[in-house]
Formats: sequence, C-alpha cells, structure tokens
Amino acid sequence: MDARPRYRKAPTGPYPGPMCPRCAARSVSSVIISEHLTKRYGEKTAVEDLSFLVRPGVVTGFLGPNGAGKSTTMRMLVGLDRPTDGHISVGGQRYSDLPDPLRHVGVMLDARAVHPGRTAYHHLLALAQSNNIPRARVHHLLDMVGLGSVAGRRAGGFSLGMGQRLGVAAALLGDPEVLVLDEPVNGLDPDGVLWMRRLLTRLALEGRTVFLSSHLMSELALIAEDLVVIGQGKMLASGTVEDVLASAGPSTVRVTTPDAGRLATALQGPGVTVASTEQHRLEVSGRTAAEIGEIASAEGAILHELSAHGLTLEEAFMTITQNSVEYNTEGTNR
Ligand SMILES: Nc1ncnc2c1ncn2[C@@H]1O[C@H](COP(=O)(O)OP(=O)(O)OP(=O)(O)O)[C@@H](O)[C@H]1O
Repeated sequence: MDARPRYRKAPTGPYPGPMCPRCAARSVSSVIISEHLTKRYGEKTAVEDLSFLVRPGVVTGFLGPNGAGKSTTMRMLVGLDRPTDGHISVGGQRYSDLPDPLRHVGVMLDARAVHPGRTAYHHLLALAQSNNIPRARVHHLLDMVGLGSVAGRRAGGFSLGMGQRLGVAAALLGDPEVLVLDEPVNGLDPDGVLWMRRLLTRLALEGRTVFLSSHLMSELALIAEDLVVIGQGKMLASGTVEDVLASAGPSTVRVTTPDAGRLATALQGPGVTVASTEQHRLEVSGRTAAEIGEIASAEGAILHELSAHGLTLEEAFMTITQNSVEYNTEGTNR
C-alpha cells in the first residue's frame, strides 16, 4: 500500500494554497508557473498558449506524444530557449535571473550531454568546482545514484541507464529545490525504473518540486501524482492523475442481473446511460456502484455482479491525445 501522506488539492490561486508543513517553507520559491507560454520556430508552432502550475511536494509528470512540445517547454523553463510569447518562471523568477541557478533548479535535459572521455567522478567534480560545491557531495551523489563502483570509468562507455543516473546526480549536485528532468526513465530497466520512482518520490516528499517529462503514460503512472498533458503544443489536460483520468471519460459500472430490464428502467435519470451489452448484463455510466446497489435493493433486483471499470491510464492517454498525435504509426506527419 502507498503510505505517502496525501496533501492534495492545494493549488487554488496563482500559487498553491495550504501545503504540507514540510513544503510550506519551500512553496512559493519553488512553484513553476507557465503563463500563455508560446514558442514558434518560423512557421512551426512548437508550444501554444500553455498555462499550468507545478507545485512542490509532489512529482508532476509532463506528458505528451512525440513532438508535443515537452522539451521545448523545458528548454524555455531553464533559459535555453526564449519564448515567443508568454513566460515560464520558478518562484516568480525567470531561470536566467536566478542568482545561483544550480542550487535552485537541478536540470537534466539530455543525459548524453557528457564529455565521453571524462570519468563519472570528474564530470561531477568539474561541475561541483565551478559552482563552489564541496567535493564530498560528489562522492555522496555517486553512491546515491548507484554509480559509486564505476566512478572511475569514462562516461562515454556508459549504458543509457547509467547515463541517466549520472544525469540525475548532476541535477542534484546543488541540492536544488526544483528538479526538471526530460525523459529520466528512458532507457532504464525495470529495476532502474523502480529506483528512479523511489528516488523522485523521496525528493518530492522532502518538499521539492519534481517536474519530469515522458511520452509514456505507463511510466509516469508509476511515478507522478500530478500530470500536465499536452499535444501539438497545446494543453490537453492537467491536475491529479485521478482528475486527468476522469476528464478522459466516465467510468462505467458493470451489472449482471436476471432483472436487467426492470433495473435498467429504475436506473434512468439525468446524465445516466444504461446500455445492455448482452443478456442479463448492463453497462451503466453516470451512477456509482453504490447508487446502483441501493437502487437495486429498493427494486428488489437480484445482483450477480456489480463492478466499476475506469479507463486505464493508457486508454485515458489515447483518448486525450487522439487528435494531437504529431507522428502517427504510419510515420506520416499531420
Ligand atoms: N529548433 C527547432 N526548429 C524547428 N522546429 C523545432 C525545433 N525544436 C523543436 N521543433 C519542433 O517543435 C515540436 C516540438 O518538439 P519537442 O522536441 O519540444 O517535442 P517533445 O514533446 O519533446 O517530443 P519528444 O517526446 O519526441 O522528445 C516538434 O514538431 C519539433 O519538430
């Protein structure tokens, strides 16, 4: 069972409202806010009018099909690209205005962006020394990401998964309040995914803002609590995973009963749909399983099955993004 405390539904205004005590001190300085963010490359609009908020204390997944504009948004967040319109800030400040960015925002946009001839240790040491970070932190992080035993090996020979770990270590070097990671799970084996999930969950529980992208719902479902879903540069859905699932479509309740006809009539009401898929079987949306049970009881209808069926995360993702897939399976661009 997930034993994480639930501090939910905090953001109500421009900044999150009441936070868990752990997050309160960090909250305002580590909220990511995107307002009407737009990026055009010539004729191509990569990001269009994106507004969202990423709160501290939870992992937020940034989800969208290939080419949706995730990397472009993250590049603008960390000052590598300039918005055509709108803005994106951390704690109300643009990344480029932060006095000591590495200590405030940890970034991994491309895990391969490492000098291949440098060892993992020297890669981190160079970053630490140029940012006045003590050498001991390098050792600590190498152990923390599981690269302690290969610290002396050249990063050029690292697998994709090892590179991701090194990238995460570099992002954490300044002990930042905010983490921005582009596709951090990409290339990790199942053990690596589990490790990353635990690490990011722990960092969020410490009150940090953890913002990570993926084009795979199944990956983010394991890690994220909040989601921002975009397609072709535009906002498609945002909120908690539950909110996003609910926005994709109603869940249905399956009822198996020898009294299907009578119960179907009794269940009718505003916003209720009752479909009979086979004899003795009803698929009901617009009523909860509990409501259906109570109505059946009042009607004296016998129930053989009463089960709720929500959309799976993958189904929800397909539904939300179905009109926004830039590169479809036939390989043709829309
Ligand atoms: N420098 C650029 N010049 C022109 N078009 C660009 C540039 N950078 C990105 N694009 C286009 O902007 C769109 C968004 O790209 P982006 O890399 O942000 O998407 P993404 O969601 O990160 O995709 P993926 O999951 O494949 O990494 C794409 O159509 C891409 O081709």
